[in-house]
Amino acid sequence: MPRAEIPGFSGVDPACAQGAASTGLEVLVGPGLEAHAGELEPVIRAAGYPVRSGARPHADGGQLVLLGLDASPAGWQGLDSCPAGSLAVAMFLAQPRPDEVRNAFRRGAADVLLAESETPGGVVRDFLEALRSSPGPAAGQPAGERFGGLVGVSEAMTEIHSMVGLVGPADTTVLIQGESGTGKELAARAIHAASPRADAPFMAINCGAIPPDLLEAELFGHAKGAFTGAIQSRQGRFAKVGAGTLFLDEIGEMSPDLQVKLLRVIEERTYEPLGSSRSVEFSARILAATNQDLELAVQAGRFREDLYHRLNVLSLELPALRERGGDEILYLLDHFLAQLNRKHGTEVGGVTPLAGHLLATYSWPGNVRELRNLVERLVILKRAGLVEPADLPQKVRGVQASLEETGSGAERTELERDILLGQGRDMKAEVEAFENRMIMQALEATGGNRNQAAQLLGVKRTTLVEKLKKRNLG
Ligand SMILES: Nc1ncnc2c1ncn2[C@@H]1O[C@H](COP(=O)(O)OP(=O)(O)OP(=O)(O)O)[C@@H](O)[C@H]1O
Repeated sequence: MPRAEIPGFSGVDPACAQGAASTGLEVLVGPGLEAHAGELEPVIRAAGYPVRSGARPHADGGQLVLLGLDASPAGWQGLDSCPAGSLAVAMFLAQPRPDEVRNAFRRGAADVLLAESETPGGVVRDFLEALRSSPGPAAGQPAGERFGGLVGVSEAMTEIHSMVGLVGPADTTVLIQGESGTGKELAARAIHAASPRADAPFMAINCGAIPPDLLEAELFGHAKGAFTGAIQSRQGRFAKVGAGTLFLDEIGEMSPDLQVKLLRVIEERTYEPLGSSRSVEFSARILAATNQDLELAVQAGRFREDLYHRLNVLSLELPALRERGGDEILYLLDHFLAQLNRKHGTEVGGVTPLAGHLLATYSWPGNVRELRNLVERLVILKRAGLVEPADLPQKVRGVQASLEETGSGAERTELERDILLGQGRDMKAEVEAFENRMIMQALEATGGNRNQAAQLLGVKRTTLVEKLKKRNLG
């Protein structure tokens, strides 16, 4: 099936796809495809889906909305207004440019199809067939939502999506590693959702946030009189989670004593509640996460090697946000803007090119959590319009903010000199960053018109376009 290729995206995610296919959602032959409705409707019906044609999807979702993207704006507008809870699938009716494909994904398409001929029926038939046979969890998810909300379009995240699809059904322990805020809990939830245990509970417990004694009682439960104050018996998480998934966050913080006990539970699949000699069957799946280097902790004697190997049967390493590239940051930014505008009833439309550039090049030490928190702050404070550089915190504006805020004259020159004399210099990177700033300012000043921006900068349009492409600024 012809499917649009963009680096780091391999097509509709199984979670969305399976959700649509397994529940037999209605397919809407939507905006931009009016002229093809006669050809598409029988194809869709033959694939086993109820079908309807029209420009307006159901406001409450529950549809797979096919949109036609060509020179006319109808399909693009349809993509923008596709309601949450529907799966938007965009079809280019003529060969698209790569930036148009990327744009379609950014604007919420769950997949993009290429109908190179005048007859898109075959492409739609192949797509619906692939949808039926795609693996993954059943879930009617909003357009653009991937793997239980673990969204991303970078190569690294596409790999994570495939891994989730693979390890989900495997029913082994999985160790999820990554810096704080990279989405480890979300990945654990996605694995659970992709597993045969999806209908049973998912429970998360932060091993670093609870003192060791309490953690033991919390996990194992206790019998009446097990310790002072245990006036009645109480079930622990091992029991409450049943045949579901228990997510042990910050496993590196678990005390050595408890590590021994946990290893026994995993190996023998039984445990005794505190103060009881009654053996209880343990039937849950364990997923664990850490933001420490657990191998180092093993070498340092802080973490048991046998437990490490038991947990690490399969592993998932979530990359830091700064390693995923500017495109991913901007994609997540759009995703959170849409999500948080909905939550707060606000209408922040996006960011200016320069603000986008600053966000895309900031280092995000708090990873996706930091980005989400910032977007939430921005929508609450701004309420509508476009986010400008001045709306961003100083740490994101970086050198530019320091220069702006230092005023003019000698003071400013001194700061510039300090910056220039700073440590860890990399002339190429600095020249590039300086150029990038000029480019983004020129684009901002010309409302994104590349011809005019190139003129302003005194370079050829092709030079500008090449730099935009090479540096992912487009
Ligand atoms: N890929 C993603 N797509 C959408 N939201 C994400 C993504 N990754 C993280 N988030 C959001 O970022 C926040 C932090 O995610 P999460 O709690 O899963 O991170 P974590 O790695 O488990 O953090 P910690 O190590 O501090 O426990 C949550 O609000 C989560 O919804």
